[in-house]
Amino acid sequence: MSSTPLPGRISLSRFLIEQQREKGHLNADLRLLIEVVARACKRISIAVGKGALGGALGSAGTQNVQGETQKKLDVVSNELLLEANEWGGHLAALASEEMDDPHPIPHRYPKGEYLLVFDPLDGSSNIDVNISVGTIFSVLRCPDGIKDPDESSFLQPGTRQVAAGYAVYGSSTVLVLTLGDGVHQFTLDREYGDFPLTQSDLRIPEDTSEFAINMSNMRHWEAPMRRYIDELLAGRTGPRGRDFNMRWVASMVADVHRILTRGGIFIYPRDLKDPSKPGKLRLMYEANPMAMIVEQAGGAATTGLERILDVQPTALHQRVPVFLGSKNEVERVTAYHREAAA
Ligand SMILES: O=P(O)(O)OC[C@H]1O[C@](O)(COP(=O)(O)O)[C@@H](O)[C@@H]1O
Ligand SMILES: [Mg+2]
Ligand SMILES: [Mg+2]
Repeated sequence: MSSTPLPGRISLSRFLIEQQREKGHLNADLRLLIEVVARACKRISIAVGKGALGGALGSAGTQNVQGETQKKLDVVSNELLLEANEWGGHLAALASEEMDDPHPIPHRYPKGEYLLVFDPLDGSSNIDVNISVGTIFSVLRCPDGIKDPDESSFLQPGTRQVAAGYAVYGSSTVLVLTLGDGVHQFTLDREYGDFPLTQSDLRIPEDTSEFAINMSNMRHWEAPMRRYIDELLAGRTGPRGRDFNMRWVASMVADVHRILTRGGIFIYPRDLKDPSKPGKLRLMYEANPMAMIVEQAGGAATTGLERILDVQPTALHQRVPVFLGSKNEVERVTAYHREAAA
């Protein structure tokens, strides 16, 4: 891992105040927003950590707008983020994977200038089997003059994000954050209940020998995707001349965190299983925040054809193909797709 272990203990609050004071990267409202999201993640970490003791495992018996069965913890996490963020005065509206439409700030509370969009619990298929899950969030500015934001207010390209982050609820709980000036990692100290800074300026190595993809979809892949993976699987006997290893947690947060930590490429391509779907992962609250973090750490993130952060969103829950991680691998697989599309 290439980053800077830091002497002494700098809490998330102090880190944000210093970013505000010394670098002017954020104002008081954005600082409050991030602290409130971190506090909600701490509460989600506790709920997830209770496992069967908390009575929140299993299905909620309801479906979200994507037609997916919601897990109880999907709903609990969504509620925790809503409750924490509604009354602080830093937001104009919120949107979530688990809610069809944007959630307006109730009239009894003051409104702020930011929009928060999030995946309250990522990796839902892993909740009941005690594998790492997480929360992903993205922060945008509310367009000027908009008093009652609706879906169109959120449809801004990822380049407009002012902050992005994720929490992983694994053996430890970590929060990874970017304000557009590098990527920083905080680890939840369960004794003190705060998030001290544990790594700053995380960098993703440009080359890697590790890839992450759900191989069971292989027969549905398009030709450039097959070509790229066939070459990796051929290893030193093939055109790449070296061996590659595979990992797939099936929690995007955990797979991406591994890449932030030691490099790699994460892929969820478009496939022909359902040609009407341009991919599985959602642009606004999975691909965009992760793309901002990965790029800020020196990696790359594309749809196979274009930079994810340049995609003009057309719907709150739209899906995109995702290729992200170590720069040279992302550029290679993107070149294969562009060649095939030419
Ligand atoms: O089940 P598959 O096809 O491997 O897909 C796994 C992917 O789906 C996701 O679980 C989708 O996210 P949600 O759990 O938030 O719906 C990603 O975290 C993960 O990368
Ligand atoms: Mg998700
Ligand atoms: Mg989710």
